[in-house]
Amino acid sequence: MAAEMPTEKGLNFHSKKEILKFNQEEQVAVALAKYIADLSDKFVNEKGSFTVVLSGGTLIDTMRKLVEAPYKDSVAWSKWYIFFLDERVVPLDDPDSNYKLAKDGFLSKVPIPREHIYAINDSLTPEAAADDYEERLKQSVQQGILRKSHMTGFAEFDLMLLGMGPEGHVASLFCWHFQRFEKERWVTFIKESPKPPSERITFTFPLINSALFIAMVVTGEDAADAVKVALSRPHHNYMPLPVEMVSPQLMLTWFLDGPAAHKVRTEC
Ligand SMILES: O=C(O)[C@H](O)[C@@H](O)[C@H](O)[C@H](O)COP(=O)(O)O
Repeated sequence: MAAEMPTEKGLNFHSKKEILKFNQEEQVAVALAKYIADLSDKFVNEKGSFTVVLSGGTLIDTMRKLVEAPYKDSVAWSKWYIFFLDERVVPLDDPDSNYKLAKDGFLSKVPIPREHIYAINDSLTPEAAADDYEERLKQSVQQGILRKSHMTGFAEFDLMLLGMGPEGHVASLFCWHFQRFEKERWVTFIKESPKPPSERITFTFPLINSALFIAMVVTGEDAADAVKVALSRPHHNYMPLPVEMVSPQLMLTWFLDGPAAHKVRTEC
């Protein structure tokens, strides 16, 4: 199913979309682990590395099967590079840090080289942390760790793993905040995030949509209304929810459990 998207810069792909619905969250976790491991194999075989972007929230827990057999020993972890889609501007050992969440639930359990993990500089202000992270992404392009997309001019990540808030936000791009309309920057900041903590940095939509594959991993009843809007209404002239602006270069795959998907018509 092709998603018709607005034609603004960075939002103009007609990416393919697939919607995978499972009754139980446990089944989402099983399918997500296989999906990630298969993409890792594909990219490592094709180009010798796999660049992955993580979100915060429940995503890390939903990735739990990836650190179990058979993947723990079969995935080429040494070829992985990890980036953060958004990050709370707090110390890296703070309970609110997405880095800490990812480290405790995932990164500490697999042998990804430490120098392949791009945490934010937690000693900076939000403005400076966003500048710093953007600069490090651009350096990674120069070093050949990330490719620059010929299509977009932005870094081209292999896989981004996204969650969605109950009102349809992704990353730290919220409905009534201007950051969602950023067209030039790769990384920006927000100081009044409606979801605490208030100070964050975040990838912008042009950078998000420069990814080759995006998995939208949404579980739980709280998300059901936004999932229904995102997957049921046609894309016309209206103000989309942030989640509706997600359109990677190749494929958007929704992973939904029963409670998150129950308001979506079955033919979607
Ligand atoms: O740091 C963050 O807050 C996130 O990156 C954010 O965008 C998250 O992915 C969604 O809010 C979904 O969170 P849940 O999975 O907890 O609902």
